[in-house]
Amino acid sequence: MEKQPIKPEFTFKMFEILGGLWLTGCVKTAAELNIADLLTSGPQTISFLAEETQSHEAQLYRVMRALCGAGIFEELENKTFALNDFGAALQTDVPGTAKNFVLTIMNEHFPCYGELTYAVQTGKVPFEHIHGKDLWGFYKEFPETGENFGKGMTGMSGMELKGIIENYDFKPYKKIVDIGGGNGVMIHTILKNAPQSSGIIFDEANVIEKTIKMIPENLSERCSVAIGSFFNEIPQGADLYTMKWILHDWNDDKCVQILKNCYDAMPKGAKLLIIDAVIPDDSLNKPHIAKLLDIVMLACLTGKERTLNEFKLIIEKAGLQFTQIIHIGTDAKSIIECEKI
Ligand SMILES: C[S@@+](CC[C@H](N)C(=O)[O-])C[C@H]1O[C@@H](n2cnc3c(N)ncnc32)[C@H](O)[C@@H]1O
Repeated sequence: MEKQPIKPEFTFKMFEILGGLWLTGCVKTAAELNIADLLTSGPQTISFLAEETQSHEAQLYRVMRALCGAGIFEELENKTFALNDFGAALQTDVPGTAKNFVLTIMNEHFPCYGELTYAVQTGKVPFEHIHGKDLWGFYKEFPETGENFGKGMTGMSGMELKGIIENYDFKPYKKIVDIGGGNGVMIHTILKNAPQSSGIIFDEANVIEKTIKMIPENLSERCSVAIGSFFNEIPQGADLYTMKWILHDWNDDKCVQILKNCYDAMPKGAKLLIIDAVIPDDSLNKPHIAKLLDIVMLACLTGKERTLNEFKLIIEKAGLQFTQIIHIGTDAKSIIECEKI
């Protein structure tokens, strides 16, 4: 059979796709060398940046030029560089920073993206094949890497916290439990907007030891922590439960187990908000960020990104009632509201 001739522009398109990988390498270097932080006080020459980061000037210039070509930082006259909004997303310890998540993806996750064929042909998880343990076990064994992952989650929450607060009224709820709440940034934001509510951040011990230190002083009366596994028992008796970026980490059976434990903890009439990306059911051929985030799940975890119908199946299996989906102005997340009736 004759093969289809290749059009040169599509050879070039493939070349551009690979460019995404090369560019991501440059983003990692900018994150590791704290370039964004060095530019916060104003534009700097490449020789200043090279000196401050103990780098070779000519090599660093090539990385910076490639980044500026993608809109990350701005190149001015005489090899001088300035911070712009895109580059600012790599600053250290600023709400909404992508820096830590970049380092997560480009360090411990990175080799897994070269092993997707292993996932596809064995149905197993490349991360476990490469590192010899699952992601959560890895973070327990390497606490500094785990701490960076936690900061990564906190930073990336910047994509959606405003949309969550603006599109869901948390004020009527007295007690809110955030399941797998990580370092707590979502509960902090919710409690600031719902002054009569109290909140509990529930996660594993290695995470909570950092979380407890991060509770803002003005919330210390209303925000507390609880340690445990959502596969065992979830704190009981709240009128609202939330879980953001949790179910996509796990396969359907594990999700049903987590949701059944939610069901057991919830009083009748209590609500559960599943906050995850949702792939539109009719999105054939259309790009959606969740279709790419799904590749992180394929490479690193047993989970997957789901369509609304797929969410409804696991919700029903756990005995909960789907009530509504709320779009929050970004494809990165939607709120799926469920109720125990
Ligand atoms: C992808 S992160 C999301 C964190 C946070 N909800 C957010 O959106 O930024 C998943 C969280 O689940 C927690 N986790 C993993 N296994 C858990 C378990 N068995 N019980 C409770 N929490 C768990 C992790 O420690 C981590 O904080």
